Amino acid sequence: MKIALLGYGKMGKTIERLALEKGHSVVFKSSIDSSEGNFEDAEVAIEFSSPEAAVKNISKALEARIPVVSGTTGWLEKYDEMVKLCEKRNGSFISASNFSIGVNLFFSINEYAAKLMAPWKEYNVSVEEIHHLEKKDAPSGTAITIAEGILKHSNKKNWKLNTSEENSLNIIAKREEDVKGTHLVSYDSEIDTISFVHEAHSREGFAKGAILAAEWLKDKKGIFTMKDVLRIDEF
Ligand SMILES: NC(=O)C1=CN([C@@H]2O[C@H](COP(=O)(O)OP(=O)(O)OC[C@H]3O[C@@H](n4cnc5c(N)ncnc54)[C@H](OP(=O)(O)O)[C@@H]3O)[C@@H](O)[C@H]2O)C=CC1
Ligand SMILES: O=C(O)C1=N[C@H](C(=O)O)C[C@H](O)C1
Repeated sequence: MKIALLGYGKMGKTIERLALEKGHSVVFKSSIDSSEGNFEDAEVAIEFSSPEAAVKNISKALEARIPVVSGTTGWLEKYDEMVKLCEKRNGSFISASNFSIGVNLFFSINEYAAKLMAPWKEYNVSVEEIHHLEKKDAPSGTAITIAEGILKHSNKKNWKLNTSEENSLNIIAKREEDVKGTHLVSYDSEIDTISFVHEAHSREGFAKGAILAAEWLKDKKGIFTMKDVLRIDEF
């Protein structure tokens, strides 16, 4: 598979290493001010850049009719715009807040737990995420997906960052040196706490999942999610 890497930072470089090990080739890569290779040669684009660059990068791939896998977080207010463009160009598009298999299983565990806990009003649910100091967005895209999963089954109205409002689901975002990505869901009562956590040990899980998504998407048309790739049923 011939890959274009749109964004060649921590994730772009990890994806390149693992993709080459799998026998794929990288025909194009771009950063803020530089690019190398020939974009038109790519069979699929994998986009991990920044909230400011994501829409431009995804549009560039869709306009060129190159299937695009996007992992960038913090730009999702423009998601519907990208879906429309994908439909207009009869293209192929997957965006996910987290491509790791473990986190996608965690999303389902989280929804199951939310449904189970819904009648037990003595428990207050909260979400905590911890990431490295360079992360630009807060809360993390993964924490937002987790919160949306909880809100499907809860009587809380919305999620908010660092809130004590009873009607809002509190997301706590912490930044610490070199943390790859930790997400914790807690149900607290006066009597006890139930919590479950996903901790990424490296960026390899995100990168492997993005390559898997690219292999899966390459010859398909439409807009998909990681649940389609991993064949995980919706709750
Ligand atoms: N969905 C998932 O599974 C995961 C998502 N992410 C998300 O992916 C994104 C990238 O993460 P990461 O690789 O760690 O970040 P880095 O900061 O290490 O890399 C970002 C890359 O994007 C480039 N870039 C930044 N701004 C622009 C711009 N305006 N135009 C063109 N290129 C730009 C940077 O260029 P330069 O090198 O010149 O600075 C760099 O190459 C983040 O949004 C993060 O939250 C991260 C891990 C997993
Ligand atoms: O910026 C990161 O590093 C990560 N970002 C994603 C997010 O915002 O959820 C996924 C992962 O947690 C790493």
